[in-house]
Amino acid sequence: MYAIDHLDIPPLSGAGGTVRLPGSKSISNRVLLLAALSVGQTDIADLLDSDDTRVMLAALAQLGCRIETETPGPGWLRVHGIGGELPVREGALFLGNAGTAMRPLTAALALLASRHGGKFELSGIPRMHERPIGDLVDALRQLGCPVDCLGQEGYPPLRLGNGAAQALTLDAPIRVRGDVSSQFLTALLLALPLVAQDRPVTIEVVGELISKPYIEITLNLLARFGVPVQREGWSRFIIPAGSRYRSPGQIHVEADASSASYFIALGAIAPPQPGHDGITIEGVGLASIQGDIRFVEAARQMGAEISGEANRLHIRRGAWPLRAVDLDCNHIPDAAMTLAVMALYAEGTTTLRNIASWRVKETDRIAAMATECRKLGAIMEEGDDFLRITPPQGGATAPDSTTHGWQPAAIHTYDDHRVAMCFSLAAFNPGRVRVRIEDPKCVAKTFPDYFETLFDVCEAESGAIPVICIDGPTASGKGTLAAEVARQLGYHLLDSGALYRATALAAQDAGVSLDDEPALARLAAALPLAFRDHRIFLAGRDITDPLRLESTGGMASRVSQYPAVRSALHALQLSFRRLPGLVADGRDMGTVVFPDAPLKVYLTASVAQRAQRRHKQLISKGISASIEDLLADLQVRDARDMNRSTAPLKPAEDALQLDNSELDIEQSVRQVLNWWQGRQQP
Ligand SMILES: Nc1ncnc2c1ncn2[C@@H]1O[C@H](COP(=O)(O)OP(=O)(O)O)[C@@H](O)[C@H]1O
Ligand SMILES: Nc1ccn([C@@H]2O[C@H](COP(=O)(O)OP(=O)(O)O)[C@@H](O)[C@H]2O)c(=O)n1
Repeated sequence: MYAIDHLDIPPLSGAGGTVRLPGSKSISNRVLLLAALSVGQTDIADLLDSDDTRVMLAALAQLGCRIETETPGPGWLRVHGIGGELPVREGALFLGNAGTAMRPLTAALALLASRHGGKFELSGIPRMHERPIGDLVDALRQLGCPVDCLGQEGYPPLRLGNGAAQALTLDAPIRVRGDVSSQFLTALLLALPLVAQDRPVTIEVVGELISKPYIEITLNLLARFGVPVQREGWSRFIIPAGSRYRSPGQIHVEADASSASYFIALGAIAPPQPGHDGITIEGVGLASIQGDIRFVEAARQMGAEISGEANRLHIRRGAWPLRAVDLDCNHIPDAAMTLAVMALYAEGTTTLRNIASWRVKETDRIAAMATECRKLGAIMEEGDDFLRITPPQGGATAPDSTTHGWQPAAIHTYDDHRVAMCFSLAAFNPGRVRVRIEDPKCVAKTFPDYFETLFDVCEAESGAIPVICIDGPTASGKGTLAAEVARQLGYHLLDSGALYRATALAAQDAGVSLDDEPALARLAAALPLAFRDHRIFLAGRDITDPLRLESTGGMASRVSQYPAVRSALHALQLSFRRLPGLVADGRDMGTVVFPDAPLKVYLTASVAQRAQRRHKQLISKGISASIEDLLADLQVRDARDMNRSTAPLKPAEDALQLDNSELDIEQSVRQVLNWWQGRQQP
């Protein structure tokens, strides 16, 4: 996950390959609640691991439900159901911004508290307290459940129950509005089987029900857990008498169809790559029970070529530019946001209709999409329940100087995962302008590794992937600075010295002399290196610690003099230049390996400072060393690095020099990040 302030996505040029997506949020949280309310234990596979499911898991654990992770195996979770009982009678549950936890838990706990005598307080982050829940509260009050709104009437935080058991009014149909959010109906459908033992319970929907596909998911899962609800059209639902949740034993969560929308759109937008035949999505397909799978039809209408099987989809670019559409999106409320970004690549104006529910989601999504698309240069018109998108001038075609209307933009994401995910697709803009995604970690709500998954299948021209080079003499702090700058930008890291060190260790292992240039070069050209969990392996052996030894550094310094070794490691170093960017530290990053890097820093510190730093570093690792020896060794290495014939250590002509003798680490990092900021497009 990119836990950074903003992520700059360079212009993307193509995409191809296979992605596996995380489990569906809607299915995950429903399955968790049903498993918790059931009799018996349920083993759940492929549950989504995200903010929303973590909120639900924590709440269920707080209510006394036992949950075992990685059981019965990796990727599984075992929930021991409380079987409609209430082992914990009181509690305050914090539910963050998870609507899929707030609504169903409100209904279930209101009923359980009334039945058994309990009292619960449910709250969330400030945005959650602005998301209406009054229609559900009204329905629960009709039933005789004590429900208090602790802030504004009709909004969380809520108090459910008053500690005493209540008689519930179950004979009359329970009326609930269906035209604001289908989550209220889902909440009642999930909760009412808990009190439908003696008689059937009827729910009547007032108003035209929106987001029907989500109700289909609910009904489908209720049936899996032993409660077959009968429905009359979309206005009456009857929960049979004698209902009791029973665990199905095992259940698989299918991949999230809303998350799939970004990769379907990717396949439709991105130029194909040699060696790849479009984008393949695993884990969700044409047999999905999720309503958002119908995004496939909308994407086809816009021009995508999509084929698929039960559990897999395959997408290729078809019509280009995409075709503008005029669509009622009520059946795909979440995925339809992705259409708004696809519309930026269409010929003509696209209208997305019947999307009023966007206004009460994680943020006011109609306003958010309009504001952010405008930043990119699109002409936007918004109404209470529609959005109209006219692409930036020049649209999907390569720009010429007169028709290029795309603007570089910093996309504000409103703590809304879907805004962040769908705007990443704007990075294919033909204007090749930069797209900055602010607060990219908000994707954690449903897809923590979204950007990593995206970058895995996307291509950019090598020159478009930014590299920051940090070269300088030994112990000047290059490694430390490079690692922190990379972390803060979300970039990859190349510690090129480690490759020379690994070559030296490989030579030692193979008994190759450090004077044998051809043999060393052969070793360097085929280094069996692997990087896993911040550790480095050479032919399967963990060399992370031996790599850092001073003696290894000394050997590396000798090995690195040989032109044949340097050229053998060249291609490997270039392969680190991957999306979204790279910070590379070494001696010749700016002069030889990445001469086109947009920022080169030459880092120095006085030799006395460097010797002292190295001394401190070694002592802190429990390795004894004398400053005098280190100083002498450092000077020998500096001389060897600076005077060798190939790629000698020297500042690149366009390098910025940073002497950090008097700067601490944080100040050095800030200086480099400021320089980087200054190199960005406006
Ligand atoms: N600006 C700085 N001020 C003080 N100490 C630093 C600074 N930069 C790095 N160090 C410390 O100096 C030591 C050597 O840094 P390192 O990054 O390993 O250098 P290099 O990669 O250039 O050999 C480390 O212990 C590091 O914490
Ligand atoms: N790009 C690079 C990186 C390292 N090297 C050599 O490899 C050795 C080990 O690199 P390093 O960066 O890990 O070493 P220190 O700076 O920590 O001593 C250095 O002494 C350099 O001689 C190089 O020649 N070119």
